[in-house]
Amino acid sequence: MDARQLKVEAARAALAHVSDGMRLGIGTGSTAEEFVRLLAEKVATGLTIFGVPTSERTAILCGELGVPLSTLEETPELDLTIDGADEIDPALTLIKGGGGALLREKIVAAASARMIVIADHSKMVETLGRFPLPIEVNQFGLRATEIAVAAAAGRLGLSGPVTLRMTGSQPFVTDGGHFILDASFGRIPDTRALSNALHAIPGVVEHGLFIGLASVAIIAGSDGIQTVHAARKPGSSIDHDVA
Ligand SMILES: O=C(CO)[C@H](O)[C@H](O)COP(=O)(O)O
Repeated sequence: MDARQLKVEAARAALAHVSDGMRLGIGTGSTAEEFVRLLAEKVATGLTIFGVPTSERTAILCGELGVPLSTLEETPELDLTIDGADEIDPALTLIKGGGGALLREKIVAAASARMIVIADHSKMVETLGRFPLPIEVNQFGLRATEIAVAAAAGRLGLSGPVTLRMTGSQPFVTDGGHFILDASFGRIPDTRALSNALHAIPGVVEHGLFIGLASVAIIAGSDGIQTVHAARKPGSSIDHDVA
């Protein structure tokens, strides 16, 4: 199975969790787009849901494929969000934001009763940080924020390049009008400490560590689908089922 087929299989397994009448958060990225395509097929045959997209890119695709949309203003409480991730650890802490949508993705996930993350097996890691951590920052004071991010990481024993994400010769601008810093700190043993340290910096709008948001990960590999459930309480075990 090639990489695209694995994404399709993860998306198909997630679709089984969608039922009539649901208010859905709909993620961003190539895996989430496979989910939108399958969801659109179900809508065409009578499934009645509506979705809140996590990016303009996802909103456009949903519009093209006929997936009914709402906004978080109209529908501030959602039943389920289905989204991809850049990295997933065994506790279902995620790195997200490779597609630049982390702020809306986090707001939508936090407004949802449940979040299911879908991915191919290459996204699973023991410790997050192989993928550079996206940090969404205000355009004002960019250099000062870069310095503060590096200093905050340094206090936690983390270091590495912090680079401004570019699109060609221009900085990448998020749907919210912000910039993204990609921080290559290497492995992040204490995600909570880094999250707190980044949130304490005024120029940081949000970061791509998703802690305690995903309840289930559906991981596609050549040997099938693995469903990983987050531990319900800190310290309790994490279940791994292979279907
Ligand atoms: O966080 C994201 C976008 O901001 C995506 O979910 C993440 O980048 C994964 O994308 P893909 O499914 O294309 O690998």
